[in-house]
Amino acid sequence: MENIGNKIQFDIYSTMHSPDPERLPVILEDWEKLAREKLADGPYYYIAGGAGGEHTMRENLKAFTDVKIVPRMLRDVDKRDLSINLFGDIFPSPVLHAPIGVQSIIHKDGEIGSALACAELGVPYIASSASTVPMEKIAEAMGDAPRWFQLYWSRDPDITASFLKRAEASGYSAIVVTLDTPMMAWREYDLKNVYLPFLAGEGVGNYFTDPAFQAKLEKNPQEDPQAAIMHWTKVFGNTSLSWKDIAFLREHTNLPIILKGILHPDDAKLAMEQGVDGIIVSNHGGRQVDGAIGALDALPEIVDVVEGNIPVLMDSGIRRGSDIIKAIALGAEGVLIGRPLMYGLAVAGQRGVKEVLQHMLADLDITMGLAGQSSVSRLDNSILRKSE
Ligand SMILES: Cc1cc2nc3c(=O)[nH]c(=O)nc-3n(C[C@H](O)[C@H](O)[C@H](O)COP(=O)(O)O)c2cc1C
Ligand SMILES: CCCCCCC(=O)C(=O)O
Repeated sequence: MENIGNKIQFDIYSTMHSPDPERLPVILEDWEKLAREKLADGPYYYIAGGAGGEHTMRENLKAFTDVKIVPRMLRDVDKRDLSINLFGDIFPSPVLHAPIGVQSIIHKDGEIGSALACAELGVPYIASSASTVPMEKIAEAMGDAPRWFQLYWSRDPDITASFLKRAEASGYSAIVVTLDTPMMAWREYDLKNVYLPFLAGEGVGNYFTDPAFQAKLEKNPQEDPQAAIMHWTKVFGNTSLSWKDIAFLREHTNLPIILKGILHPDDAKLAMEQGVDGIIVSNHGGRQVDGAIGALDALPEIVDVVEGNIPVLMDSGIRRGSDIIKAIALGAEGVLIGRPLMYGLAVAGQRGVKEVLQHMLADLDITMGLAGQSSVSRLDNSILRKSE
């Protein structure tokens, strides 16, 4: 992905004399505005909304604004390298597609559209347990393109074991275990709109096709979808888990295990004690604990306790290339992009996701060069200042 920024910038300017009538937005906020125009209240607020009073959602963005980049000059940035190495795989950039469930509520392309956009760019796609399309179908569409599977750890251990087995069998190369959502948070917009897509049979594709899930039903989900949905509400999450249970995951998969939703340095230590392979610093985009610390604010202390022993990734609030630089310079090895890609999907399906990703990578490449940095893997906090 050498100098992707200059190429994309040139492609855009070169349309000066032949404007594209199908032109999509460049300004990130315009994607969200267009998504708002296209979507009904239920699906729009499901994506855009957060928990409680959305304090943490705002805090995520503020945390990035409070950190400033101090550019360096005359450092030969002619060739820039955005690539990273994670768990032995080289990826073209430090960007991954965050796990996002129920994408069918915003565009018919849904998860397959997002996964294909990622495949076109070599961006790893993290398929959610709460996808409408089952993991095998996403894998089939992606061919050899990089993909990880995100596990929602079910109350039924047979389902959890089955998901891990299916993910491994269909070519996912890592398991992201999301710890911050053992149950749905207090999401005021969804409650106001009386909108929970799972109850309408969206986002349950992995469960309805799962042999362990089906085994506990009297009729198969096609015959009696309501009974299957009711069963899903009982088994989806597991509020009784504790750190010792990580051993269960290790027994059921040989893939790298990455814990998502870590915000406290003591939890990062516990994760390492349990022998996990990586962690993702995240507050789920402010969708779970309102009042939680901004994810970028949590990152440095976690990086300190991890001491480079396992990779630390982060998400929650990444909106532009400069945000990626800040997260990496503070010690993240990669970042996950969430809502911006969903606005792209809502507006223009697969093409929208691809375009949002391309613009973000172009912005990253150009901003890095202008800041005097030629390699993502050599970014460090010497180029940052925190404003009080
Ligand atoms: C509509 C929506 C659905 C999500 N679904 C999942 C999911 O299924 N699994 C998961 O681990 N995280 C899920 N997340 C959280 C994202 O993976 C990520 O942590 C979050 O979007 C980051 O915040 P940001 O989008 O504001 O940057 C979801 C987020 C959104 C917006
Ligand atoms: C019952 C909770 C399901 C949540 C699955 C999707 C998700 O993670 C989200 O943030 O929304």
